[in-house]
Order: sequence, then C-alpha cells, then structure tokens
Amino acid sequence: MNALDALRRRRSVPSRLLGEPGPTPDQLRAILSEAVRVPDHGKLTPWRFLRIHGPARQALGDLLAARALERDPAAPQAAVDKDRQRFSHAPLILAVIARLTPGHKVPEQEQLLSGGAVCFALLQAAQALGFGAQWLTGWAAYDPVVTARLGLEENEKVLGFIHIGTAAEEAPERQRPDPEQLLGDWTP
Ligand SMILES: Cc1cc2nc3c(=O)[nH]c(=O)nc-3n(C[C@H](O)[C@H](O)[C@H](O)COP(=O)(O)O)c2cc1C
Repeated sequence: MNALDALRRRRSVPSRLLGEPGPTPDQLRAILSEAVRVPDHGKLTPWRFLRIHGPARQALGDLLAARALERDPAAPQAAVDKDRQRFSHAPLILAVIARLTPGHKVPEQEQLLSGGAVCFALLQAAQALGFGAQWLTGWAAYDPVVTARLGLEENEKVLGFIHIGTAAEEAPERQRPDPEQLLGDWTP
C-alpha cells in the first residue's frame, strides 16, 4: 500500500474494540521512532511519552473511578464503572505529554501543535504496523488530581491517551467533511 492509500484508509478503532496482541517492544520502538519525526519548531522536543500497560491500566482505571466519585459523589454507577474500565481494553496506552516552555520565542501554541502532530503520527505508525488505535482525552486528561498522579509537572499537559491494540472488528467509517467546502482562495 502506498502512503496516500494508507492515509485514505486511516480511521480510528474505538478503544473498546482493541485487544491483544499489542505492539512488541520492537514494534513499540518503531512506532515511537516514527512519532518523534514530527515538525518541531526550534527542536524543543516539547513532549514526552508515558507508557501505561499491564496492571498499570487497571490501577489507572481504579484511580479514575475513585476520583470520579470524589468529583461527584452522586455520579451514576454506570459512569463510574466506565471510568474504571477506560484503560482496560487496549493492551497499550501511550499518554502524550506536552512539556511547555512558557515565554520561549517559539509560542506555546506551536509547542502544543507539535505534540498534536506526535499524537497523530502515533496513530498512523500503529496503523501502518497493522494495529488499531484511538486518540482519547476525556475528563481525566484535564483533572489536576489525575495529572498529578501521572507525575506531570506544572508546565506539562496531557495531549492525549493513544490506545493501541488489535482490532476485534473493522471500525465503521465516519462521514468526513468535504474538503472543497473548506477551501477558500485568498485574494489580495
Ligand atoms: C485531542 C482529541 C481528543 C479526543 N478525545 C476523545 C474522547 O475523549 N472521546 C472520544 O470518543 N473521542 C475523542 N476524540 C476523537 C477520536 O480520537 C476519533 O477522532 C474518533 O473516534 C473518530 O475517529 P477517526 O480518527 O477515524 O476520525 C478525540 C480526538 C482528539 C483530536
């Protein structure tokens, strides 16, 4: 498959449809090597990865469930259970963490965008190796208690949890915007 075909066929696989096997250590290395090739103004490397796999997935789910009840003691049981299972489907989750340098001549927006490109590159590399993947955030990515437990520093943000695994079934295609509708000509 050429590169354009691969891009045309790209789509996310919902995390609940992702299971074993996940990437081998060599495949993970290949995926990460691809992801760090993103455009990065000023070579700041304004991102890092956190691997969540094995029993750490359930531990993070338990942490989320406890925090969900702390945030809202009346949270419905079904919602809390969903949070508990959030990281238990895909065998591997890579949290992409932005490491921002405030006040740098490379604006923070560009540092964040570079991290967004990393997230997308992870999806593409995982798909190129035959895996399914999905980029998720959810409330936990923005919750200060959860991010502190993930070990984030003051200048860091979760840009996404990239869930990677083997798709149990083909994901449905979603309707895509018509690019012609989005294209305008600048006229002087
Ligand atoms: C920054 C970001 C965060 C996202 N977070 C969620 C999320 O928390 N829950 C969700 O259902 N989809 C989320 N999505 C959407 C999915 O990643 C994905 O786009 C969607 O499942 C459609 O798949 P596609 O990649 O084939 O368009 C997010 C997308 C982005 C870019």
